[in-house]
Amino acid sequence: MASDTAHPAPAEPASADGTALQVLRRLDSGPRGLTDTEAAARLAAHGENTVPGVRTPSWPRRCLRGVRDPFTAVLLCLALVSAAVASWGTASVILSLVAVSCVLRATGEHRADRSIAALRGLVSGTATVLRRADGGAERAREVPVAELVPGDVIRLGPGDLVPADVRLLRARGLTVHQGALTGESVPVPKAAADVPGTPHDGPLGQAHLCFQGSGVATGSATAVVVETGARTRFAAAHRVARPRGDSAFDRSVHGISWVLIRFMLLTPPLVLMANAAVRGRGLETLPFAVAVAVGLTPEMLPVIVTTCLARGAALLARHHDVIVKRLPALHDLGAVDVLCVDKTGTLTQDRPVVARALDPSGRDDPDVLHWAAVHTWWTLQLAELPAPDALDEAILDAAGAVGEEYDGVAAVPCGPGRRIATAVLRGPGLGIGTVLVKGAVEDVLERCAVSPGERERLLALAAREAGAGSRVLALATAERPVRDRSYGDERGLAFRGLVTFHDAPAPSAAEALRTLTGLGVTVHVLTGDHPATAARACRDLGLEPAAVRLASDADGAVPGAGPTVVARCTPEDKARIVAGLRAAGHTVGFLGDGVNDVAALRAADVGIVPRDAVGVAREAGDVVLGDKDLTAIGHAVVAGRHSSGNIASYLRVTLSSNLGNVLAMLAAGLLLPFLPMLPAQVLVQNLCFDGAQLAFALDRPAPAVLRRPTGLRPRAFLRFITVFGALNAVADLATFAVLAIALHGPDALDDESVFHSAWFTENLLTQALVMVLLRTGRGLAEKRGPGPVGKAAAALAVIGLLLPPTPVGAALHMTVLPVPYHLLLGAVLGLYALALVAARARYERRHP
Ligand SMILES: Nc1ncnc2c1ncn2[C@@H]1O[C@H](COP(=O)(O)OP(=O)(O)OP(=O)(O)O)[C@@H](O)[C@H]1O
Ligand SMILES: [Mg+2]
Repeated sequence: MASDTAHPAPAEPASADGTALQVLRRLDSGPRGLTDTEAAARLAAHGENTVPGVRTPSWPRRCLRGVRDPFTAVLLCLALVSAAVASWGTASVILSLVAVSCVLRATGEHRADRSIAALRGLVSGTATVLRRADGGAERAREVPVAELVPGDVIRLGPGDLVPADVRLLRARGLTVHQGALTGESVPVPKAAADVPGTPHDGPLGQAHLCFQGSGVATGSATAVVVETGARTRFAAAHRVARPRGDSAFDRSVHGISWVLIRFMLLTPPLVLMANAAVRGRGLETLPFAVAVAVGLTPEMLPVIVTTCLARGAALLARHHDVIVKRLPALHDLGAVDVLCVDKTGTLTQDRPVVARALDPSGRDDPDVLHWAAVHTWWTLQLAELPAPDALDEAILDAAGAVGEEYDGVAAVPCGPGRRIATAVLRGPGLGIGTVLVKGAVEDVLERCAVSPGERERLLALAAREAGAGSRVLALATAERPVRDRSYGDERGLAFRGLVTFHDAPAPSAAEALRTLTGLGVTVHVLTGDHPATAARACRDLGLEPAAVRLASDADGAVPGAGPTVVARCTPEDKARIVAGLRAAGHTVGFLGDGVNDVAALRAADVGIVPRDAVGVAREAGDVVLGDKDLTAIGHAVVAGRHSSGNIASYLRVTLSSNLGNVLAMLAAGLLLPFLPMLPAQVLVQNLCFDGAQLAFALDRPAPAVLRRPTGLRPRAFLRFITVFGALNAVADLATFAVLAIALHGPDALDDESVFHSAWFTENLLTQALVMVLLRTGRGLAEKRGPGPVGKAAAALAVIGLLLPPTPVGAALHMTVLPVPYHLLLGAVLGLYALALVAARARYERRHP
């Protein structure tokens, strides 16, 4: 969606200047946030915190946008050429075609935009806000983002989308992705400093401000809302769409379009030359040459594409609670042959419970759990994370109340790419100060003073627990003077033990994996967890991994042919693996729900997120699943195949019969002393085709289409249309011969109106045949009621037979055809149908 509206940039948010205290005072708020009454009053005064959608473009603008479509542009050029040689008939025919396609397309897009906007609204999230009842104590609660008001005090944690423009009050290790506003791809550090340094690049560079539309990469913060709704920077910049590379869909459609456009541009000069060489004609054949080029255009392509995808998306939303945020993503879903998933929260429920706490020798040791809990409690207190992560929650649940007797000095939580969390404490019985480190076993051991032999033994102990399906965290400690501030990079720790967790598999995961495998999609698991834990989780779900690798291994980036587990992935590893798979020619989907999945979601052809994914992940995804029900992915893939199957049917039918007509026109142009078709007849014929082909948007492709990934592969396509286009041209030429025989002798072809009527009838009848016989994946063997395509084809045939003798036919300079012609035409069509079926069977044998 382009930015179609230019909102005046809001004045500098004056209320964000000054110290945190000054800002709070100016906003008439305090560190404890607002009361419910204040918030309600402000909501009424300021309005909802929603970015006003991109204003729906006006109709003329929409139609103008259609002109940017390459086919429309070429058609308009051809119209100009015709007008230049004063061939008004041809020019107006072309303009009518363009008008019809633009209006239909604009209608379709309008409808699609509206429903997509409504669907996007469904997935907007919540923010953690401090509010209190009048006289009561403040409480952090989840409030819909739309209900935020200036003065609200909010908490931000990793993965949160910044819900409004805010002034930081406190921040720890906070880095923020501002890419949606600035386009920069690395997170920038933010801090709550009261004396902000000189901004190096305008207000966006100010460290104490965060802006709506950015996402928290690491760290945490408390902040006061300064601006909401239309007054935010984000609304001003209006960069709703993020730039992204060509999707699989764009690549195929562009590939096919450009080959056709090259043909279209080559055709007129070729026709002119052929006519000059064979018939000695000059520029007077130009209008005809242009008409031939026009005949090649699939002018309904944008209409069919939009309608197929929008319909598919609407059905998915209605029946399976799946929301497609970007229409072409539905096509890409149909083409997905590799799906990468993260483990935690996707294949498993991410509701871990502590199973055991072990000392280094492997014996149960409640002390380990106690210290893990003390560490966790103080990390949460000091880092002010809005919510503990699932592992931390499990530890606190298992250990009960702990920690108050000590004094927390500092904490560095874990984050994307950082698999340990550190807390520094002092207090009764703790000596000069204690550093506690908890995290992934390898990462903790790296920082421990242990002999290589002992390290191997401890790794094996952890691997044994992981192999039984548990998630494993290690704990290590050290005594340090609290003034020693090297917390982020601890060394020489003492290893204290392991805490293991059970995380039950997600209920629908096994079935979803089975369905996907059945649909020909290979599933790889890319996880930050231990390889043994991940491998076991896969097996428990009935997915036997063909390989288990570490992301740091040399070949970690290349999952094999079968399902592969790549463990200990950083967020960058996940994205790199996805990009590698795409480069190897796969169409890749990525399913994940965490901050560590965002880069991969962006790198994939289709990013899929569950609805309860963190804000930044939901923003990065193209497809949002309803509940935790993973089987919806299978339905979404099938819906994608359904839509692209119909688009493929349209393209096959249209392009092959267009090509056939063009070849026949060329031949007829050389054989006949008059134009093989009048401009008005070209128009009526094309309109009939266009109308009938809309039926493809409503079609239900054969089950065979839904069983395999459906890409629109330009090369296979062009081969197909060459073969069937040639066949179509042969049928046309046979019709010319039949016409000559039916009317006794070659002179018969001198009667213009007879030729025009005969060819019109034949064209519509062959088109009807082709529609029925060349639909994607539909063999003759399958007998079902006449779907929409069958009915449209029948209507086309009836028009073809009945139009010439009517007054409309007369107005188009057509005439009644003799009975022998119809009989012979019947024979030609019968043969053509047989040839089509045979050629199709042959083609399918060769290109299974
Ligand atoms: N609260 C925590 N405290 C300490 N270490 C943690 C904590 N949370 C996670 N870790 C460590 O960091 C590792 C990586 O976590 P990350 O979030 O990248 O992936 P994950 O949740 O294990 O798996 P997935 O990538 O499948 O979601 C975890 O496996 C764990 O060892
Ligand atoms: Mg996860």
